[in-house]
Amino acid sequence: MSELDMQHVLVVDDEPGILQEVSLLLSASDVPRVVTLSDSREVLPFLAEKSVSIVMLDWVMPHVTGRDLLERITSDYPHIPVVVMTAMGDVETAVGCMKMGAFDFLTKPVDPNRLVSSVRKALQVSELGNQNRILKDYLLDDRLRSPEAFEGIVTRNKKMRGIFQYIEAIASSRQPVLITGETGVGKELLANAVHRVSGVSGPFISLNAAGLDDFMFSDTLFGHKKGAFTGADSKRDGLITAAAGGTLFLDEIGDLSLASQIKLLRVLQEKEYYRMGSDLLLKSEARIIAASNMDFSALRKEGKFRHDLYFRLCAHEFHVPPLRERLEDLPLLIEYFADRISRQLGKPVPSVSPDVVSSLEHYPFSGNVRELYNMVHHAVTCCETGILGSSDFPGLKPVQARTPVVVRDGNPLFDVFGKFPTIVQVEDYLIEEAMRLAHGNQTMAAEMLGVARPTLNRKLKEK
Ligand SMILES: Nc1ncnc2c1ncn2[C@@H]1O[C@H](COP(=O)(O)OP(=O)(O)OP(=O)(O)O)[C@@H](O)[C@H]1O
Repeated sequence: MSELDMQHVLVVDDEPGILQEVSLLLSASDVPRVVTLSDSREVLPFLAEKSVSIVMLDWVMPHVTGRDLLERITSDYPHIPVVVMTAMGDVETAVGCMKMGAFDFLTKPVDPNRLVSSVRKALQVSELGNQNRILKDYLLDDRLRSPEAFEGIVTRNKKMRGIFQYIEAIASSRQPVLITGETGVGKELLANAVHRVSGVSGPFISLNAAGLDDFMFSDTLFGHKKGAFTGADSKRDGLITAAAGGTLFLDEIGDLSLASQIKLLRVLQEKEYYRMGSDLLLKSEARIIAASNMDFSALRKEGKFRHDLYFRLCAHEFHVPPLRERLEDLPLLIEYFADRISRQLGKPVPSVSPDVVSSLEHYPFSGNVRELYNMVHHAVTCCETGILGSSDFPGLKPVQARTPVVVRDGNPLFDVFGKFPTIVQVEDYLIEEAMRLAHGNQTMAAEMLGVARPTLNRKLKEK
């Protein structure tokens, strides 16, 4: 179970009757892991030991008062929202609590609806705050916790590294993820990384919504009951059943019909669905990742995509940059694909002539990495000389390489950079490697690089 999922809702009151009432009410409203404490002296040790998402605090208590605890919590645990409960319904106490940093103020006897809605809001704020903190930590130290989840995604681009870190930051959340970007940029590959990082036990199931009418979409996603329609000779489970406990990846979501959008919205809101022809309500626990190469603000303005569905889907969202905006990835990808393809074809791995890279740098790549893969596949298949040159890439206008044509010739620099690197590229690489080997410890990395720590720190910020 993830770190965020393990967080407790702590209710503190010296009256056992109130503790029981609040605890029952919250449990009945699906608020998980409610812990109660009747002795206010145990609150700070509990906070020091356990992970707490929100605290519900009685104001008037023996030993340590609600006021004292509120002061300590807002100063030592500013990320934990505190909801104060008190019988003194006076305006002054309420204003005082809020000024001291309380998240909300409830008067006793507490109205059940008001209590549950306050706790839900506080939980949302707490989860957002948690994710922001995790994200900030990641952005500050540029380390990956699960590098193995990103194996097979070749990149040296800063924005792509940022996406890796974002994916790790949202790993513990079960909220939907929306991935946008042009066709072939690697959205499905990254969706798979989200799945792997999240460590869920179920499978990664992919459904491409392009060209599916509402009937086909519903049948594929939800399945059908025997006899639901002509030809439905037996019951069939949909992909949502197959994705139980795992991830459901919905590709080309921008193509979804309005009727299908309503059904998907229900799955996201209620986590419930019906098989076609059946009135048996089924539950879905699959995490949903959606992807599209369309512009959602345009689709929404034109009335082709529901606002409510969009807002449900984009609880977490990232945009994958097109290949032409991360040209530093070109040589690495060409080498990676050339290597993979030549092994598949049983051919010796060719070198890549720098003029190929220079020419490809001017190519528009409307099909992005997928298009590059196809071009390299063709080139490797046709190549007879052991060196991939511009002539192996039909349709590519040769651009004279600014660097002299250097054949790989066992030079290790080519293994790393795919071409003769610039000074900036070597520096970036050295810094990245030092940080990786030093496990993100800047002092150690600076020592390895032979520079002062502030110099390394400045360079990391400039990157
Ligand atoms: N950074 C990368 N490293 C290695 N392979 C990549 C990378 N990005 C994409 N690919 C490969 O390019 C192909 C296209 O990637 P993918 O299917 O993930 O793109 P997509 O954005 O989901 O495309 P579409 O919008 O058409 O569904 C796949 O074969 C994938 O393995």
